[in-house]
Amino acid sequence: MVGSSARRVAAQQGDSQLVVEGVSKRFGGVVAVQDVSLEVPRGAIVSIIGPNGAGKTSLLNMISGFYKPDTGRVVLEGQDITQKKPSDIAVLGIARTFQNIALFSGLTVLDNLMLGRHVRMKAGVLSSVIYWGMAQKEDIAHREACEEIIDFLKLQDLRKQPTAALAYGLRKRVELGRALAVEPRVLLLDEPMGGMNQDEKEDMARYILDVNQERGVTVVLIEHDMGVVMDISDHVVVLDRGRRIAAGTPEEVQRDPAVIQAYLGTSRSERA
Ligand SMILES: Nc1ncnc2c1ncn2[C@@H]1O[C@H](COP(=O)(O)OP(=O)(O)OP(=O)(O)O)[C@@H](O)[C@H]1O
Repeated sequence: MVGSSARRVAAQQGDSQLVVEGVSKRFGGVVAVQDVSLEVPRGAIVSIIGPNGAGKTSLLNMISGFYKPDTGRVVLEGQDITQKKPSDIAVLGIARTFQNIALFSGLTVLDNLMLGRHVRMKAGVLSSVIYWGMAQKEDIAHREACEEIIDFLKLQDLRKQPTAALAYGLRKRVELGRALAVEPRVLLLDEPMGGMNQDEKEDMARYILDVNQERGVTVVLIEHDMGVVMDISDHVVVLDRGRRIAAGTPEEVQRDPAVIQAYLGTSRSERA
């Protein structure tokens, strides 16, 4: 399942689709992220790794607009999106999943995807009443788009099931589907394999590669499983205590003494 070197070279030669420039975020006395920069080439899979509390989720929250950085900026395809709302950023092409599954558990798989798509829907409640026919047509088109994603993720038999009834790994897959329903050009995944067993992890890694290769979506991924990170990433960025301590290919990062030290330090303090 190793990412092909041809794809890696193509990603490296491409332009930077997403640029994060010197972002910082402080919560009271805690500096969650300090002066972090990174560039995400179009078509790449970029992983953000680092020990617990390194600032990975805070960084993702700043890219997706959930946190406003204290310093720095976030640029998508040349457009400064730093101060934009999460829903506007979604419309501009960045979708995300959450570390803890954030589905509507009483709703079906299909309805969860339809809800994920609402940022793409033009017809509001009022216009739906006035232009009922138009809203109907739009609804059918959105439903078809969601059905296509359901087929892509092999969830056909579960489309009418409430998500609460699904196994954990399947709920994670539905969450991926809900993000895909936004039709993103950049997908942010916060620990998509967290809590999964090995088979579920392998399935999810395959879907992430398919999303990237078949649907042409750039992926930024937070993941703790080093095997997965090294297998599917074109580029890896390492954070420790809010700072970027290394960046490079998986091979480069694996050999980096600062990275080895950060992880050794963590396992020592966890043992203590
Ligand atoms: N909303 C918040 N309010 C206060 N402190 C926060 C908030 N969000 C994050 N932090 C703090 O910022 C630091 C970085 O947290 P963050 O969740 O970004 O790290 P992480 O690398 O994603 O960690 P993990 O791997 O454990 O998920 C931590 O000390 C955390 O407690």
